[in-house]
Amino acid sequence: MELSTLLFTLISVVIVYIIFNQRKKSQFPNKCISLPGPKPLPIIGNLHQIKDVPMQNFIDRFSKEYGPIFKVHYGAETWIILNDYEIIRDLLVKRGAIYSSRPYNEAITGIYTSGGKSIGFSPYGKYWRAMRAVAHQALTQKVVDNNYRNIIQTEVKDLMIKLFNHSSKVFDPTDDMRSSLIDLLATISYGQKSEKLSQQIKQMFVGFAQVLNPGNSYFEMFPWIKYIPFIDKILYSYAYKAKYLLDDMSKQLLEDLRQRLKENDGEENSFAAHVLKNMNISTDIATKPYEDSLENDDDDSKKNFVFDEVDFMGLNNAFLVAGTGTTVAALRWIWALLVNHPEVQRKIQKELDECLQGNRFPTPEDDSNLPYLLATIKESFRFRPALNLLLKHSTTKDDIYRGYYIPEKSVIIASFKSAHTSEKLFERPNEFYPEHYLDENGKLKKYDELRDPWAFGRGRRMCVGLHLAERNLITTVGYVLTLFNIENDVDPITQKPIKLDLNYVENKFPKPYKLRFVPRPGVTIEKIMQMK
Ligand code: HEM
Repeated sequence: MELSTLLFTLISVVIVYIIFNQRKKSQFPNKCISLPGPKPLPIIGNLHQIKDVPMQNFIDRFSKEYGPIFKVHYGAETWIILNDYEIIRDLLVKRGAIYSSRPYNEAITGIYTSGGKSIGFSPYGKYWRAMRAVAHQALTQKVVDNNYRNIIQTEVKDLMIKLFNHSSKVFDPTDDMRSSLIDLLATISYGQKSEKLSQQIKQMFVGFAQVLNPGNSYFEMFPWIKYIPFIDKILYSYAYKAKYLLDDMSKQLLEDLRQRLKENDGEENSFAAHVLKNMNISTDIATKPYEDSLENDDDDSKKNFVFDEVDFMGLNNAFLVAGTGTTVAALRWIWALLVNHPEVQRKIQKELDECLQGNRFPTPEDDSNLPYLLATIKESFRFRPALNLLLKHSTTKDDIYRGYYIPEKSVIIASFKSAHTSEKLFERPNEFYPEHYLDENGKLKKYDELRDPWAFGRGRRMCVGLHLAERNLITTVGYVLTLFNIENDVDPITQKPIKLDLNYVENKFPKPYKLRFVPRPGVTIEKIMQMK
């Protein structure tokens, strides 16, 4: 391309950008003020200040200057940042009807989820409500504690055997935990597990992580590039590859499931089997839900909602994708906190021993006798959440909040760090202190919208797998501390424990991450096998 043509193109782009921006400003409603935020540069916005920086870092930095609600420009996309728990509650909970959608993203919505056919990434509307209702039915506390109890107990017990087989040596248990969770969630959602499936699922996670990475959001950062022919195939080849992988795996799983149900007369407790038996699954793939495919929102329409195969497998996959990394991350922090706090381990073990007498594992019915264990899990989420951020939300119509104009389709990024570190809400915000969640009689405090961990979100898009996640965590921590003491590596010279570095960097874990699971007195492999 000649220099003059290049210059002409660049100047035209800048002019169009300026006109477009002017038009947006002139659409501002009366008496509203624009959200504060760092001044954007033409075309790149604030990318030079925020790209490749951990989100919470730039949120903290800009919050000092612009306050707890401000905007930044991720290229052409405007992000509204909420860095205060009362603001998050006001918008995501009290104005949930406006703030519960998901932004359109080419990689996630357009390609990976075939136009938003996914519970986690569909826009707020009738399609999402129908998907959410099906997921909710499968994940209530009651269903988790009744239908999935055996699966959870079997998988967690298998994990105990793996931990025992490390013979008290130091190691990083992350891989064992991840494999165990994949088996658990695959059994719950698809009704099967295998080494091959586990490998496929791990590959699927790698693809999904790339799809989620905001750094790959080319069309959102620079919308005009989408007009370049075939550019999507080049820029988004990773998203297409991830989707093919997912489609292949899903088709095979669905075929296997249909075959099994034929062979065993429909006897199967998995979520997929339940849906397949009770709902109409169409082989015709419906059009994009991003435009909202359900005509009406009344009870009859909901009952007659036809799931197609893509919706169905998307829901199963969502359980795995949403449930594995998050639960592994939570467990990694729980072990790190417990290994550095043996006094907390001893208190939990005392409670477990009194309740179980050392000859069985805890069940959901024991919860009321294990308040310290439950409080410790909550406190881990508060003190060291893997992330301080929710998934991106977006608005379904214009809104005015505290005089600020928030247009329709704004991308909302909510960080709940201010809740977890609040001196107003917590006696010792900077300490790991499970007592934060116990009352004066040592009982678990009642749910409190502000003080309870925010890691599962709030409002209508709150994590639908919350009860399953909590049950997995309570069961895993309960089983581990019934059988093992978690110990640090020992310095060969001083013979002193090498404490893990608990300094908090978002989405990172203590490094090196090495622990030992030392069987408690009397614990043998035979005993583990026999225990129920
Ligand atoms: C410790 C474990 C977990 C954590 C910390 C966690 C956290 C979250 C968060 C923060 C969100 C987004 C909330 C928002 O956007 O406002 C979410 C959404 C979701 N989670 Fe979880 N989650 C966990 C486990 C699970 C499990 C086990 C499942 C399913 C089996 C699951 C299924 C989902 C789904 C389907 C959504 C999307 C909900 C929607 O958009 O309507 N999660 N989760």
